[in-house]
Amino acid sequence: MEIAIIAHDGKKAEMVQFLNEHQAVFHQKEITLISTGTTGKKVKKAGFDVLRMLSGPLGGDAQIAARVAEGKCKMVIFFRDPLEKHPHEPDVLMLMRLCDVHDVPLATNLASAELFINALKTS
Ligand SMILES: O=C(CO)COP(=O)(O)O
Repeated sequence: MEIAIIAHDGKKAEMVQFLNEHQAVFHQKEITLISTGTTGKKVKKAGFDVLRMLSGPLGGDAQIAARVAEGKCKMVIFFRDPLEKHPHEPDVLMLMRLCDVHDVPLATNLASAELFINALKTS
């Protein structure tokens, strides 16, 4: 199962902590992680295999959106920072819209990410 992990800059530390707390789930071999560029660097540094796309502002969210549309990416965990402005907000909106179009689970904060992971543990 391909899962996208994305974090805005203000949320990257929270994202790494989340990954570390759920290592057992994310190290399962049936789970493939994909990330936007800078998030992916942090994911890798934390010890996880990850397929890195471009950085978010350069099109990484759009690349992940395309994988959602193609049916490759089956879950998106996006630690969004609602208190910052992002030049690529249209790409972010496209990603979220395509998750809704294709009925792909999308978590946009830590509480919902935790619920998703708990659901993965029981499935
Ligand atoms: O901007 C992002 C998501 O919209 C994240 O991009 P980076 O992982 O490259 O920082």
